[in-house]
Amino acid sequence: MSNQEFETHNVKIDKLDKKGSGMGHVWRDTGGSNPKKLKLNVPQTLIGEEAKVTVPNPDRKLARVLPDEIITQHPERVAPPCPHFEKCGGCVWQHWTYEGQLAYKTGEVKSFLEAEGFDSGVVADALGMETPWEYRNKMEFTFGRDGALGLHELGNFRNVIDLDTCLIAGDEMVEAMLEVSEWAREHELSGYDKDRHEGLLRNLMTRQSQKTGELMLAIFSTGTPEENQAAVDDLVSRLTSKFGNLKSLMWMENRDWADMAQSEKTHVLHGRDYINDEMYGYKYRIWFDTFFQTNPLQAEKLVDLAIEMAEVTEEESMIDLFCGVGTFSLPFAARVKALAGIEIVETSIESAKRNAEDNGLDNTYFLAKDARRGMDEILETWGRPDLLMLDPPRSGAGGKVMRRIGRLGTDRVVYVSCNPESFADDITWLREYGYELERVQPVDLFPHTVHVELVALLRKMDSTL
Ligand SMILES: C[S@@+](CC[C@H](N)C(=O)[O-])C[C@H]1O[C@@H](n2cnc3c(N)ncnc32)[C@H](O)[C@@H]1O
Repeated sequence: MSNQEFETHNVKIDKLDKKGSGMGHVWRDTGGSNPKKLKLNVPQTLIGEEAKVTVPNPDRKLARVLPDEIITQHPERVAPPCPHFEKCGGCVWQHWTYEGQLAYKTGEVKSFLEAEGFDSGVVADALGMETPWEYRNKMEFTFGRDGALGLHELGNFRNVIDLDTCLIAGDEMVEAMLEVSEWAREHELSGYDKDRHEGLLRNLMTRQSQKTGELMLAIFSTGTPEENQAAVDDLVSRLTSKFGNLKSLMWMENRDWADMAQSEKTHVLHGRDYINDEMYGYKYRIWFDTFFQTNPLQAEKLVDLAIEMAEVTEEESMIDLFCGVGTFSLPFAARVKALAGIEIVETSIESAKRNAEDNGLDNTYFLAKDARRGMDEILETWGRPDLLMLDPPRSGAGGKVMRRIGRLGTDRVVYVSCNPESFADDITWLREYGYELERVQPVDLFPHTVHVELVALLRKMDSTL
């Protein structure tokens, strides 16, 4: 069974880890008096399955290996439709029925709440997509040192998978990616090598509005367009002739060591530096670095639910905490007397102000401040608002912000979350201020991945007595 460097085991998967990989363990007979426990992390498996795995250097506590074979299959296992599934780190659950994924996500939300002592009976089944494909309006592809263009390999961030399709990205964005890939190859342009900080092309960002069709392509490079003029001219000509929706084509200079799609100097090669998008009937301008919901169809469901749970009236005032560019602020502003949006990133606040103006809303007040300081300022100038909604980053709002919300004491708090664990932790702080969790609706914005979003309503019970 074993040799010096490799061992083959059959492992039973008993749970999934935070990244969606199967977890199990085996007891290894190493010839001593006690067998040794080896934990196994096996991507692309499901709970209850038995998988055959080959483990290199097995004398350790934990190993991560892909299965050689699935011996006992889960009834919800399906053939993954994407040809890149086995290697690509993009979608980890394509081998699982969509219904199975949704039920698991609902269960995750319930168990995080139960762990904090909440009644999980208030959690509804996760709302999925009718067609859980081609849902993303933004993709960031990476150029590999070998000239590949695609996404990072599962478990090996240094390798880039040369994609010829991507089933969760919009069709035209994939076509554009393939065209750019061909262009780079034809001109023999080098891909960036992170370790040596060498090579020309780093990333390709694609953004496309599902409402207006407007397409943005941004190439991040260590060089200038002038240094590569012939190739750049060819790029503009082939992309503009092929993609009538292309409204923004940019060349971004990025020589930073940090592995991020950022720009030191932006060159607009065609069109403008932003695209027009729409969500929930409101217009938005999107720059390359604007945070905007990446699954707009499902994000509209989040907005719908938040509005439904909030039950606001035209006489009420509210705070939209962590408001970003105003995805929730704009639809809410049209339904209340006044809305204050608080957000730490100044450029997002500038966008939020412009978005409100572009949509003819004049009852908004946007503040570029840290959440807690922003709430203090609003309280001083406005007094207590009637409603507070928050949509914090994955890490959650944290105890200090949640206690400030508790002291603010609005009748209702609507919490939009992209992480059920930090959500459950955050809302425990509201208990001592008399809030009860009334409703939780999970929504699937990222099919075939582990992520789940939710909208929840908390009501202050002692104020309604
Ligand atoms: C999940 S996003 C939500 C954005 C917005 N609600 C939307 O749907 O477009 C979280 C936002 O919180 C902002 N943020 C992060 N930390 C913050 C803080 N300490 N105070 C205020 N805003 C913060 C981020 O910049 C980001 O825009």
